[in-house]
Parts: sequence; C-alpha cells; structure tokens
Amino acid sequence: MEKFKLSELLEYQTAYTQILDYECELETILAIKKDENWPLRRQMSAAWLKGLSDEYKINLNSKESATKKSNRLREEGNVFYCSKSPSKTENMFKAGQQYTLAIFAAAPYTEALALAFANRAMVLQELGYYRQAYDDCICALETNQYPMRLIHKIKIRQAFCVYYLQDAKKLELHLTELEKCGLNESYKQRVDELQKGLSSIANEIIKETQDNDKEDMSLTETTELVDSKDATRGRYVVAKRDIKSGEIIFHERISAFVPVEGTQICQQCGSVFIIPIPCHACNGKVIYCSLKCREDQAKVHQNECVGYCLGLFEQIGISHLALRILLEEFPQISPILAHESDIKNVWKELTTETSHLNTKTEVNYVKSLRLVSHFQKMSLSNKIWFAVIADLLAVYLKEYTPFFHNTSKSKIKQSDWESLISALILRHIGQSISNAHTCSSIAPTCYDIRSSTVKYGFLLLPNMWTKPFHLRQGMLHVLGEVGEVSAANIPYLSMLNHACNPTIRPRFSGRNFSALADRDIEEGDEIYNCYTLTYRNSMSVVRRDLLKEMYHFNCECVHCQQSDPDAAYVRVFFF
Ligand SMILES: C[S@@+](CC[C@H](N)C(=O)[O-])C[C@H]1O[C@@H](n2cnc3c(N)ncnc32)[C@H](O)[C@@H]1O
Repeated sequence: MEKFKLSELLEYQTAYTQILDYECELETILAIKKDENWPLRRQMSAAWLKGLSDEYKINLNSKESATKKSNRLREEGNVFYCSKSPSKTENMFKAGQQYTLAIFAAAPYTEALALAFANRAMVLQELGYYRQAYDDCICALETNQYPMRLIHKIKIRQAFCVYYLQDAKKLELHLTELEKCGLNESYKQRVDELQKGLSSIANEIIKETQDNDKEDMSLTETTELVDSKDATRGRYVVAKRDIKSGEIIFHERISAFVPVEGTQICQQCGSVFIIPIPCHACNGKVIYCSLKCREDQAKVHQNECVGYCLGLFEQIGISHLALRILLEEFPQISPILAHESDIKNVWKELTTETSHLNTKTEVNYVKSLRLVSHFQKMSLSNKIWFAVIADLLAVYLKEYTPFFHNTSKSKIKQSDWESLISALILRHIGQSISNAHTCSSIAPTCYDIRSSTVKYGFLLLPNMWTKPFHLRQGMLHVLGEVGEVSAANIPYLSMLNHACNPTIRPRFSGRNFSALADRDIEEGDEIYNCYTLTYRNSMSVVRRDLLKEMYHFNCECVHCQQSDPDAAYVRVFFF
C-alpha cells in the first residue's frame, strides 16, 4: 500500500463520512460506524497503522550494530573514567554521559546493555548519586546477560549504595548474597567494613522523600466550587477565606500529562533533572528517572510502547493527551462497569452529572469526566475528523496492545467496548482542547531540553556542579530558562474561569501543580486563571479572538471592561 500521511488519511475519511450532527461523542462514534462504507475505511486505518509498523521493522537497527555502537561508546566512557586530567570529577561526568549514550544505543537483553548500566552505576556511585547507581545495578542484572564472573562487583556496588542510603534491610540482603560469591581477600575486607556499617544503621528503611510524594493539600481547604448555572460561564471557584498574596491556594497532582515532543522528562513524575533509564522496547523514546517511576508507569506504558515505536503519537497532537487520560484513569472505573451490558447506559453513567458514578468524588477519573467540552460547538467536519482519530486509536489499542484483554470478561460486547473507548477518547479530545494546561520547567540555559544531545540527563552536566547537589558558586543564573515541557490534565485547576488579570500564579514541580495567590484575595472573591496571554503582554483584541475561538466566550473580565484595557501593555512595550 502506498505510504501516506495521517493528515491525508484523516482528510479522506472525513470527506467520505456522512452523518447527522450529533451532540454526544458516543452517538457520533456509533453513527460513523453505521455508515455503509465504514468497514472499508476501518480497513484503511488498520492498513495505515500496519504501514507504520512495517516501516519501523525495516528501519530497526540490527542487534549486532547496536552492540557495536554501545560497546564503542562504553569504551569511550572508560577512557574518561581512567583519565585524571584536566579534572577527575569532570572526567567522571563525561564518562557518565558516554555510558548513558551506550545504554541508549544497546539492544535489550544484551551483555552490552548490562555492561553499560554497570559502568554507569560505578560512575554514579562515585559522584554520590547512590539511588540512581543502585537502580543501574538492577537494570544491569535484569538483562540476564551480566557476566557471572563479575557478579561480585555489582553486588558489592549495590551493598555500598544501600549503605550510603542507610537501608539496613537491603544491606543485609546483599551481604548475604556476597557471602556466597567466593570473594578474594580485598573484597572480603570490604564486606567486613560493610558488616560493621550495618550495625551502625538504624533498623528502619529510610524512604527517600521526593517532591513528588508530597501529600495533596485538600483542594477545598481554601476554595469552593460554585455552579453559576450559566451555560457558558459554568462552574467557577471562589475563596472560602481571606488568602494572602504568595500563599498557596491549592496543590493538585497532575492526573495525566504527555511531554511536549522530544522533551527529555520522566514519563511518570515529570522530573527534568534526571539521569535517564530508557525503555528499550521503544528505543529510549520514553525515559524514567528511577525504577520506581518505571514500575508505576508500567500499566500505562504497556499500552503506549508500540505507539512510540511507530511514531504514532508525534502525529496526533492533543489526542495523545486524550489517550493518556484514558490510560491513566479509566482502569479506576472499569470494575464499576462490570455489571452493565448496554453501552448507552454506561455512557449515561459516565457523563451525567447526577449519576451514581459522578457522586464518587474519591474516584479521580470522575473529575476528568466532568470537565467541560465544547464538542457540541465544533463544526461537523471537525467532529468527524476527531472521531476518526479516536477510532484509529481504538484500532491501535485493539491490534497492538493488551488494553482490551480484560474487557472480554465483562457483559459488554467486544465491538461495543471499542465504540465506548473511542467515544471516551473523543470526549477527552474535546475536553483537552478547552482544558489542557502547558507545564513549564526550569532548565539550564544553553541546553535544549528537547535536544537528543542532552539524552544523558541534566544531572550529568559537569559544568553545573562542584560535586553532586552542590551547585557551583555563581551558577544559579544558568538555571534561568523556563520552557514548556508537557501538556497536562489538571482537573481542579480547570474549574477556574479566565481573567486577563489572573488571581493565581501557577507553579509546576514535576507532577505537582500549586496555585499561588498573585495578590491578596478576600473571602468570596472568584479565583481566576489566565488561559492565554495576560493584559501585561498582549493586546485585548488578540486575547478576545483567541478566547472566542478556543474557549467560546467573550471576555468581559474586570480588566477588559476598563475604558483603556491596553494602557498597561502599550506603556510597557512601546515606551
Ligand atoms: C477551563 S473551563 C473553566 C471551568 C468551566 N466554567 C466549567 O464549568 O467547567 C473553560 C470554560 O469556562 C467558561 N469560561 C471561562 N472563563 C470565562 C469567562 N471569563 N467568562 C465566561 N465564560 C468563561 C468557558 O465556557 C470556557 O470554555
């Protein structure tokens, strides 16, 4: 089949699909499936995906060439590791970078990969990144190709790392393993030292506290949600008490996010400052900052890994976030749906505000399902366009992932499941258009966060550190560049209406969002976000058009109602 772009496929499918204009996503999906030419168009979607898959297989590097490249990069790392000039620490960072590149280059389950991880662990341990070094040892071992003759080396490394991490339980375990290894005198001495160390560690597991483990501050501690009953203005958020400027109004965990194309961030916690652990099954297109994050994201990634290999997500824009919302959150409710057999009832349950499910506020997915969408206001051709993408993603999930494996046990027919899932993706697409947020992060100046040249991760940039975690004096300014790193679903933040002079200052930290008060707020005041540019950096006419086009309302905020709403902008930018 001739190779064609996704946009061409969508154009063709949209032009040849004729349906009535429906207000609801499920009806739209069911209508396009009733069309007599539908089976043929479905085949086209499946063939298009197969084309991507065939192309991927053709371009796949051979195991031999991957091993050759990885070994070469590791040897380059070894040269830095052994060299003492100009500075040992700097060479250590450079070795760490080369070993990371060797990890990315290696094929899965090979000795080259095992050695690349083991060598990086050695450098990370010396640099003081003990948690990361420990993870690398596990990565080396899980290849099942780490040479048995070197096993004592990696075991002692693990033992030293957990000693520095003050984890008595793990240290005990590794010391027992080492006893069985038949060690020479020098290793025996090291084990003795560690045995002594063991008795000095408090007998508790010290949990590394990460910013991302922070408890969610109750969203409704300082604010409450009000329903204006006005179809456009909808729900909004007000202060429940006086809030001081700079105070945190609320914290919220980002429910789902996708990195902006090419951005090197952990796909689970959103951290930028990491030493990456790549997923080898998708050639390192997805990275994590730790094995814990890899494990926590596994259920989502098993349904995306092939899509990353095929380059599918690069082509579907905001629909990737819609798919991610579904993959992250739908499993929370699938057991609740087990007793249902009619998808129209299921749909009602999922989308009606007064349904039984919607009262379960402890189920996070409910918050996403309740987000506003202007699907009804989309043109019919846009509805069909997005419906075709949603259906294509259902085909992808069915043909290339285990997503539908569990659904076979329910009372809903398999074909109905597909329609339901397409309809949910379609709903999340509409919601993401009106609610998605772009998250930003600080990154070192001069290093493009989207560039593969920093594949080895910011923590291995030598010129920032004197030693790990000690920022070199006078280097704070190099951390001065803020860039957009991901598109995210943040349901409570999405309840805030827009004003061109917003009340909140957003702060992103990995997967945590905090809304800070930009000025003193009085009890009962509405709390506003800004969806576009603020009055300080744009003309009102520009904002008005954007808000109308994207969010379907006319801005009548306090600032825009002033006699000269552009005075501040003109003052700053023209004089
Ligand atoms: C992100 S949602 C905000 C929460 C929304 N009010 C709700 O009920 O879910 C964006 C939508 O809220 C409405 N909206 C937001 N700010 C508004 C404003 N200043 N005036 C009128 N409607 C507004 C528009 O319908 C817009 O598309």
